[in-house]
Amino acid sequence: MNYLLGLDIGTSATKTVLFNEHMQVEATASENYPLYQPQNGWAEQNPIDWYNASLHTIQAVLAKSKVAPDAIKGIGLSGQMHGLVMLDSNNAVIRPSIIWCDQRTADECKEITKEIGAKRLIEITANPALTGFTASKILWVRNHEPQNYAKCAHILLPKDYIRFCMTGEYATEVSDASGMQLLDIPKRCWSDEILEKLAIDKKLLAKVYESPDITGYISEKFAKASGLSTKTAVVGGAGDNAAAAIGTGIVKEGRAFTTIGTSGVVFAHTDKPLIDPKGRVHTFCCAVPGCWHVMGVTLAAGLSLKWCRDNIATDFKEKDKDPYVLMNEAAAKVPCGSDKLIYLPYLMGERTPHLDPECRGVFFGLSAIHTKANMIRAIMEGVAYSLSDCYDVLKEMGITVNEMMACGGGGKSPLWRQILSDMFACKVKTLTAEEGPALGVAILAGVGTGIFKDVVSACDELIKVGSVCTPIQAEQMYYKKGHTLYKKLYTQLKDCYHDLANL
Ligand SMILES: Nc1ncnc2c1ncn2[C@@H]1O[C@H](COP(=O)(O)OP(=O)(O)O)[C@@H](O)[C@H]1O
Ligand SMILES: O=C(CO)[C@@H](O)[C@H](O)COP(=O)(O)O
Repeated sequence: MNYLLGLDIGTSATKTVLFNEHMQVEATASENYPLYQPQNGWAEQNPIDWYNASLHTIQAVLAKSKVAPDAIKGIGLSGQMHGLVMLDSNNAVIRPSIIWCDQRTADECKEITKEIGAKRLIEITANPALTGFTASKILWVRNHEPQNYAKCAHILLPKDYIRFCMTGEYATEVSDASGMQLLDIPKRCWSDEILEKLAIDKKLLAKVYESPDITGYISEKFAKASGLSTKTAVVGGAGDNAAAAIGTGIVKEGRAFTTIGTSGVVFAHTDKPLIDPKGRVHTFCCAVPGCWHVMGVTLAAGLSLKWCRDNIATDFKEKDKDPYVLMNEAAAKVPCGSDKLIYLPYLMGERTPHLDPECRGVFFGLSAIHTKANMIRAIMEGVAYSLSDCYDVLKEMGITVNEMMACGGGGKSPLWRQILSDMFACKVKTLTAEEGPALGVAILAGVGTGIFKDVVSACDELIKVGSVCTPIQAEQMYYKKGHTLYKKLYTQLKDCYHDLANL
């Protein structure tokens, strides 16, 4: 029997899953790590934490499964997108990674737009300059930490840093490279024009592959540390959302999924690089060679519930029970609409649809009758309203679907899935497998190593639907009205957010 390994280097944890060639799970392991917020709106992580979590979880799945390392034919890497990892000429990490939800680079975004021109930037990178993307983070380090920039010999994305540690290769692939804002999205290669205009040396960047391509093999050094075999190939893999698309079978036009991880995403597959002229959603290369995707991103989706768990619902504790399960139980007892409490999930500013690094979270309508349970349900509803904003932009672009797959940590919640189904007014489905991105990149590893013929046929054969939520009409009507008020709140508060940022 052949085996395939998928690693997902997420924001909250690294999740590693060993599959057999029928994509049945043999063993899983995960390890959490911290998110550092040195200032309001800043977000950093330590790449060494990602490395340690990757190493430990690989060791754990090998020990649990007792699978012979040589039988693992391929490894796929998935990871949080956009994070900047800088290495010096000795391959040492220069500074903590500035990650996807960091908002410090508004000035650098203006600089990028000025150098390249707003229209040309969208023509090449399919997106306007955004604080979340890697290019503005590179410029921020150059502008604010010239001593660190001078030392920089290699620029890598989070999962590609782990690839470097595993194989010694400086490599990336089109889906994750799309989020750097240095890639020519229609042509699927680095843009010399952008690099020249921003004065970024191409030598700093990794080689770009398609997602199923083999990028290298496990090095002697990493084989010794992890117990893996040097015969095991590592394929390109994908950014976490493109990986989740493969893992949920979103590989053809007309299919879409939503995920609630630390961020929240609504993602639709496209055969062409379809662009929102207002830049509210991202157009990136997807992990199916020759195809693209469009996605809207809400920055603090699962992060909002985690913030609530750590700061408000601190007493939701019971022996051997996950606090999130207790929070779900409490929220399920609160009626639809949370007794007129509305939450805006802008803890880290917002991308879709506002592209506003200054906005922040709000509980609106707080009353003396409200309890922590109301606040938990309002958070779930607020995140779902924000995901509905993402879906509305896709609809404006002509993308409609009859059903949506759900995944990510928040997708495990039947209540959250029902709320999404009521707001999207379509069926929301889960899969029998919960592994989303890890499954997606393990499938890519199967394609790259010749176990599967191609990505689309492998997904058609391997992805199986689990449970289905159908919209409840009364709740659908309520949320339609609620969404109008939710949208009005941002419009009314926009100037106040700016005043708050400048206080
Ligand atoms: N049972 C649950 N119910 C609702 N939300 C959950 C549950 N378990 C986890 N979550 C949410 O999922 C998030 C983590 O999702 P995950 O996909 O693992 O994130 P990441 O890929 O960013 O590491 C947590 O922040 C939490 O908000
Ligand atoms: O910034 C984006 C996509 O553009 C995020 O989706 C990150 O890729 C982080 O993902 P999670 O850790 O929430 O899965």
